[in-house]
Amino acid sequence: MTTAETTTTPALRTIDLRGRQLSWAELRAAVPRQSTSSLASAEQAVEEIIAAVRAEGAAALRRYARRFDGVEQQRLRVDPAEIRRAVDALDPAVRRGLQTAIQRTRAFAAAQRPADARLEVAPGAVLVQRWTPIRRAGLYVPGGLAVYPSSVVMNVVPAQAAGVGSIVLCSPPQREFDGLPHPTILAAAGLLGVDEVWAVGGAQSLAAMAHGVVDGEDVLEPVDTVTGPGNVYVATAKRLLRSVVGVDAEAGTTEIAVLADDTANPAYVAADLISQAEHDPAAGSVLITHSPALAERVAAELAVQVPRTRHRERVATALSGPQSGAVLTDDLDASIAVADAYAAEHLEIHTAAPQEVAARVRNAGAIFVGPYSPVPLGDYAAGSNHVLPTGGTAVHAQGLSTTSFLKAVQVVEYSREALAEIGADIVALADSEDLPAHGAAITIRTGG
Ligand SMILES: NC(=O)c1ccc[n+]([C@@H]2O[C@H](COP(=O)([O-])OP(=O)(O)OC[C@H]3O[C@@H](n4cnc5c(N)ncnc54)[C@H](O)[C@@H]3O)[C@@H](O)[C@H]2O)c1
Ligand SMILES: N[C@H](CO)Cc1c[nH]c[nH+]1
Ligand SMILES: [Zn+2]
Repeated sequence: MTTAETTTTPALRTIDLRGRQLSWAELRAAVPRQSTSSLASAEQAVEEIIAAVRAEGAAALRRYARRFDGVEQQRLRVDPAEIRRAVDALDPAVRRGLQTAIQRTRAFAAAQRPADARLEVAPGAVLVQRWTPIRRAGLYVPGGLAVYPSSVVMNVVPAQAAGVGSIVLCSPPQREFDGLPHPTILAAAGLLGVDEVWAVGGAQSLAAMAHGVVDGEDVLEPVDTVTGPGNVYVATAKRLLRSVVGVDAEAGTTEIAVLADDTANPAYVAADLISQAEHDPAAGSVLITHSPALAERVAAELAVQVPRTRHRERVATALSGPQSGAVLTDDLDASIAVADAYAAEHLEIHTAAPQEVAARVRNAGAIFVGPYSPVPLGDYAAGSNHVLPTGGTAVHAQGLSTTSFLKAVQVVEYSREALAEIGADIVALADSEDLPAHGAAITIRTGG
């Protein structure tokens, strides 16, 4: 066997849960995950980066661009003329693809806008929940191992659908493009009418957007929320900046879980596992099945398909890491329980009656139902959003949507009569908390 064959022969390790009755906590611990030591070392690095950006501002951004992106930067903010140039130079097929993605994502984003709620809870007692857009949003678009114009669409479209008035976009400077973000990223921003783009990447860009930065005449005003996907450094920065700025979800290193039975097409399953593994050597690809025969057929397909794929070394690393594996279960119910515990960023369902299975799943960033809904469809142009929670956070978090850029304000208006009608109840509750001044603020209006 040659070295090349060794490095690209994938080995999905088997996690055999058959015959084991595991509690929820045990299941959460048994599913494949990123190693905790790699997450801890990223956290340490990101803490230092955030502190440096706060202390040194633009000088720290330039230093990190030199260190991580190999770029010596002049201006950090992209001249709007560069954005217009990128739109003009856009390849027609890519332009068409972006326009399709924008159109479908925009249609679904508009459908996601929630209605205000109004209730007269008693005569003269009016409650309103009013949705308002966030003032200014900072959007991250990755550009390291790969570049992500599609993430421009996924960030900007829901922000615009929510009515966000001020948008700034950050993406890593690219050495081969004179320290600008990738031209297709600039073009996607231009197609969407975004003109504030900064060539800043990684954790440092999140810190810059959260705290603000002055670079000569250019000022990056602080934002009220940051959103967007990225690698472990980006996701860690979002977690650490949560007390300073709003964040969507930890949309970190990509994961896919495929829940399959013996009706699944193993070639499709293998292709989909590989498709997400090509993002990052730390990406997670997980097969969940109660069919050992299917697991074997998928392994055989991986052995054929991985050596043929362009990023085979990255893929093979991802597939053989602790974050990937084939989980064997006793039956379909157990597979669904594993999928819920894993809480995948993307969950594909390849079973008989996949809609019924999908309806029973509680935890996933997005669910892809049946053999003709592979994850790459959602990555680009299904109309759904590809910025999705990772690392098991889908038990409480959700993908980016229009509501990520909205917040609800509750508005209360009672008449004098409505206040008097409920006054004694409030005074009793205030007294029970030994906060009599609260009660007094009622009785000064209503007497009694
Ligand atoms: N969950 C989601 O919604 C989603 C969507 C798309 C992509 N992704 C993920 O986004 C990631 C994109 O990663 P990428 O690397 O291509 O681009 P990226 O823009 O996320 O990361 C590149 C940046 O990482 C920083 N960096 C690199 N090495 C570093 C180090 N040692 N210490 C500190 N910072 C460092 C640099 O600033 C660099 O500019 C992938 O992991 C992919 O799986 C996730
Ligand atoms: N699969 C990624 C989300 O984890 C999104 C993406 C963009 N481009 C290709 N894929
Ligand atoms: Zn993808």
